[in-house]
Amino acid sequence: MTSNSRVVGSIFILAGTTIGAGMLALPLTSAGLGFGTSVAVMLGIWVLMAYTGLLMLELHQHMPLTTTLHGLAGQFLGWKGRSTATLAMLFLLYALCAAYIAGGGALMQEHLKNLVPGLPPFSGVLVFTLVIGLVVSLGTSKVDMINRILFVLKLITLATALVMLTPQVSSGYLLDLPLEQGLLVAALPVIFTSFGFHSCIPSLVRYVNNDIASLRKIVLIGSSLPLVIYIIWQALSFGTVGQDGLMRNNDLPDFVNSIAAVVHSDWVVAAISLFADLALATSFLGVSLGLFDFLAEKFQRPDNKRGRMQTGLITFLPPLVFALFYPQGFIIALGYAAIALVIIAIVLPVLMVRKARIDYADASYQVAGGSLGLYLALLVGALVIIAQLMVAFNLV
Ligand SMILES: N[C@@H](Cc1ccccc1)C(=O)O
Repeated sequence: MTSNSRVVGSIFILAGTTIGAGMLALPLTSAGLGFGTSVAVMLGIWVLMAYTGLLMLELHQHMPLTTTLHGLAGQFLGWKGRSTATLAMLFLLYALCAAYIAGGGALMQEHLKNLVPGLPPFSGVLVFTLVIGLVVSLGTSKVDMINRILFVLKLITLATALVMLTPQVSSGYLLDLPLEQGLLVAALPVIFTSFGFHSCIPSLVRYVNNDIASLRKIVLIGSSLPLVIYIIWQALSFGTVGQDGLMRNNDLPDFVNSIAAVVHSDWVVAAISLFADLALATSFLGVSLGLFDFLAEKFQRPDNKRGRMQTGLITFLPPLVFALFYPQGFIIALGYAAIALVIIAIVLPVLMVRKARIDYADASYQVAGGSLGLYLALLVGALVIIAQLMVAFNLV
């Protein structure tokens, strides 16, 4: 039996991985959908992501404890699967880092502007990347320590913001209907990314000793927490700023400012702006640490000062260059992350499970839904990719 505290800890790790920059992007991208439709889409995506999370558990039951995603793909799908998993993971991590730097840089710029007027527009992006880059290059134990403190602060500011915003909600705003159907296409990839957590499953499998009953609980509860928080968050954003107000926001600082314009309370604004900073910082720390270790291993950079500096450069330079060229690239990069996430969280697990159900026909755990479930998941994955390509080629 696995100890209860590890299960609880794992639920928070999973929820913490999920709740990040994607949440901040939700009110921005789904504004045109209206509250009701956006919640319906979120429910559907949550079911899909919890289902594929369970599929990954089904796969891990056949494998040794320390198996990674590439290990799984190599075992069930051969070298092609293995390299697809590696490439998709690399793309996902770089895209997420690019989003965090663009979003975090924009917020940092707002803070810096108030302190030192007249700074060049790229200062925020540079300062934000430098601070996080330095922490990550110091090593995992430092990141773990700082991340824990920031994570607790993130929860406190989120709770504060939620409680203080509630009285400001006008329920009429929540009944707004979608402005145009095409807006669903634009919102789908970002909503999808915001429910992603699958990269943390292999570590959790190891942490609770591959105990399937605990792992099912972790995936189901850990993914429901973000769902509940996202629904409250959407209700508060739509309810205070309104659909029209949200539609006018182009980036994160706009969003924070538009809440500030409605609520007239310095405390609420401070809590929300601090929450946004922390959500970006904790996501960025977690994801860039993953990318850092991944690259250090791939390029076999040694764990000394020189080696870590080289790894730091290949980790942070590409997303930094992206953010400098696309200062408003927060939403764009989250959309591209969706393409890689479809591969990691849907396509690979479905293909592997199809193989595993033949190879291990008498397995003790099999996710409900049969082949129909697998095909439906693939179908939605295809829709997410098509939606993102339409966004990329300006077809919506
Ligand atoms: N859901 C995370 C992004 C993410 C996707 C996939 C894996 C890990 C993290 C966010 O909103 O920021």
